Amino acid sequence: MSLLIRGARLYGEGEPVDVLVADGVIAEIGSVRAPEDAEVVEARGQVLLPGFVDLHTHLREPGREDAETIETGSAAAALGGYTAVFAMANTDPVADNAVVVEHVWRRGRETGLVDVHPVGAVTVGLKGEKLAELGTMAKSAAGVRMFSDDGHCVADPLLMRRALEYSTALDVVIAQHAEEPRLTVGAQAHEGETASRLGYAGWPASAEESIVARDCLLAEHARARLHVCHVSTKGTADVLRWAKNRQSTGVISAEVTPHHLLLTDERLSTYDPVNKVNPPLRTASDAAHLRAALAEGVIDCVATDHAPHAVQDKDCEWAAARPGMLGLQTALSVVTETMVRTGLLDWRGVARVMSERPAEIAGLADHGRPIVAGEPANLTLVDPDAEWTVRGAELASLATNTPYEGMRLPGVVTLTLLRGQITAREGKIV
Ligand SMILES: NC(=O)N[C@@H](CC(=O)O)C(=O)O
Ligand SMILES: [Zn+2]
Ligand SMILES: [Zn+2]
Repeated sequence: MSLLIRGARLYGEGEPVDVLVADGVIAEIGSVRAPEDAEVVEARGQVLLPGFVDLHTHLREPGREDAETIETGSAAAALGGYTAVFAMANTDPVADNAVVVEHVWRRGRETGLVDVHPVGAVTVGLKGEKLAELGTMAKSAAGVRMFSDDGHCVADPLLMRRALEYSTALDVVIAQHAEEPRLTVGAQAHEGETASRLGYAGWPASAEESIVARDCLLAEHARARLHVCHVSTKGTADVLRWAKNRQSTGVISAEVTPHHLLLTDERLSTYDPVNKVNPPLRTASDAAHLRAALAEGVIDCVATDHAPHAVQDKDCEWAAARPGMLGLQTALSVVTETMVRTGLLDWRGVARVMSERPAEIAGLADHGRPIVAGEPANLTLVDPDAEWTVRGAELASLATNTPYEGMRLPGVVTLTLLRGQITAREGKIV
């Protein structure tokens, strides 16, 4: 079985070419005559990119299968152009041992729509008290490469230091949810004008920035690999720029979410908890600086922080609502809107921030690869000119908590291939 993608522009550059895929790899690129048995996809000049890699996804299985499952989350990922996702450890039970990470990994394989890589917890039960068995998870069948207590900060500096030191021997990454808990007690929104006006307790930028600065120094001294989750402030970008300039590159990496690139705390005046997220939506100035930092490479990549929540956890008063928003199916469009339409990134830049860098950070050998013959056919075809209107109820996720409801966004994923197999086509799972 082979597949011919006819007339695609690789990275949106140059003249359209044909890409023949056979046996899971890219067999030939150029002017290709379709083999007899080949399925043909007419790309009509659309943009062909390496399949996207999401370093930060919440799939909610095990424990909250009413909000999302590995199957529904995988479908959302494939429809969003992803070929690999990293499933965060804040499930119930927590993914802090080999049994749970192997379960998630196996369920991902059975579903087969996207490579699901479990993230292991840094501390037992995400409690921030004692280190989880990182080595056992790393050596399990799931081969865990990234550890995070996401949802919680590893706030104790001694514990964080130990985790970083331990991680070097395992050659894994520690991904930190940077939030100094003493500075965010009761916090509901970005500390600033909007929070004051609405009467919400503030989540100050310094709660993020102080942890990032601390962790960069801890990582540097431990010669460890630190990944900073969901960077949300200008100050954090400045700290990262400083830290990256001090030392050999590649030790510290960082991600920004699509929502922190596009949305601001001005949206909070509706009191709709769909806009509640951790870290909170910040100011327009923060968003502008985050876009610039992503274009510059100070922030390495885009990660969705896809956070599905059941209706009863979102459709309630602000303070009681869980933080988090859907992201997998809207990420490419938000990046197109904020980074491509603004001229900050070209499509090669999109390939870098959504596929190549995240694959490198996590050490994935078969994703984020160049589009050349012989490479695994993990590919995403994007119609850069098409637009669509987001409807939460039409997304593949079980939950519907998208902040983009009713928004018209550019950039449509028309085809996703995982090792040469079509996983999504024209908005449908295959
Ligand atoms: N981002 C969020 O607001 N929520 C995440 C946890 C997290 O990423 O910190 C969740 O698990 O729902
Ligand atoms: Zn987080
Ligand atoms: Zn998260």
